[in-house]
Amino acid sequence: MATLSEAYSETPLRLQHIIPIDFDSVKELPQSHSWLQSGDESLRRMLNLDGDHFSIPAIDLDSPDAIEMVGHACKIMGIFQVTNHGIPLSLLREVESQAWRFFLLPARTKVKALRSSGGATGYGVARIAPFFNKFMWHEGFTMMGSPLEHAREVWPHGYRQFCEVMEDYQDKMKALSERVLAMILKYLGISEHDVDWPRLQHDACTALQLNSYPQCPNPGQAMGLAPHTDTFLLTILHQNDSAHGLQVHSEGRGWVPVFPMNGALMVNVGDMLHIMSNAMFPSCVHRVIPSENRHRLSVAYFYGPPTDFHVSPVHGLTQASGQEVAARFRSVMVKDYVQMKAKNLDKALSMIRIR
Ligand SMILES: C=C1C[C@]23C[C@H]1CC[C@H]2[C@@]12CCC[C@@](C)(C(=O)O1)[C@H]2[C@@H]3C(=O)O
Ligand SMILES: O=C(O)CCC(=O)C(=O)O
Ligand SMILES: [Fe+2]
Repeated sequence: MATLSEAYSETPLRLQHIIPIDFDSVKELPQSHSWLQSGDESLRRMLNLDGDHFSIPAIDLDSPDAIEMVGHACKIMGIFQVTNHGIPLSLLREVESQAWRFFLLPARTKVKALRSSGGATGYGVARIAPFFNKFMWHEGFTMMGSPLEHAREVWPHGYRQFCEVMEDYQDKMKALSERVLAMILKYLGISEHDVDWPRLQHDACTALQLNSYPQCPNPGQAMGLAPHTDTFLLTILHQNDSAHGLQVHSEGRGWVPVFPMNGALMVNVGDMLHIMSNAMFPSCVHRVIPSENRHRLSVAYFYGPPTDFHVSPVHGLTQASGQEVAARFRSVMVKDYVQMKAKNLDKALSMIRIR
């Protein structure tokens, strides 16, 4: 079976779409990073920084109503927060501190872990960069399993702790993803047998992404992470408590800021769950706006099915209550969808939509 990295190697990137700017050396926002066209105030207006924030429902995973609440939140916005998630606060702090340890290195050291042109792991700008004509105020570090190879390039002797923490975090995130996914399947009335649950868990495609958004000299004109939906089933996001910046797009309200709740984790629906739910769950569109006085850090874990798994609207849903409901997407293999997304970004979904 092909690995997730192999799926991405079909879409190699040019160096300019891998190497982040040296944030320490710039004192003003360069033109290349300014998303505001001269005379165009739209970005500023869109930012809605002082607008009212929308509170994303927080769900206690141990509560007896958790399944209903999770399902409802998936339907309404495709995003929710969870508490009593079982991830020790101490582990969240350790992941943060290892992430800081990496991002606070000088640019010349970080590039030692640079993602290769056809690679999927390591240091670099966001994979969606080639789709935009401006650069994002962002740098990331992507892992799929052990980060040993890249960590050793950066810290020939001090790599061990980074690896231990990141591996431990991925193990625990995998278990949490499976717990939440099992609740979602239950809500949808899908039996674990319908989706070959043991295989899904055994060969799941997963990735861990550390995101850094340094302090930005002109945040009103910059974009931390451009609007996107996540590709896989679920994303579990940890944000450091103090730094705002994540916004989700809501049909009625436009861009609404999402404030992190201490110790809670944010969960959002990705494209593949959108497909499996036959569009009952929106895959939430989100973006990040940088800040002038805070360096923001976030840690995103992506959970998806095996690369050779066929994603399609689940049978039970297209047959709801004895009535045929038309499937809105054709079946697509995970690795093909990953490649479609890498080549077409937000057009990928419409390529498999049937009505
Ligand atoms: C496993 C994944 C999921 C990826 C691609 C690959 C590694 C890094 C992930 C992100 C992280 C930053 C936003 C995003 C949109 C990006 O540019 O890189 C994500 C993308 C996706 O959800 O498609
Ligand atoms: O930094 C954030 O809050 C969001 C990160 C994100 O959307 C991603 O990694 O896909
Ligand atoms: Fe995302």
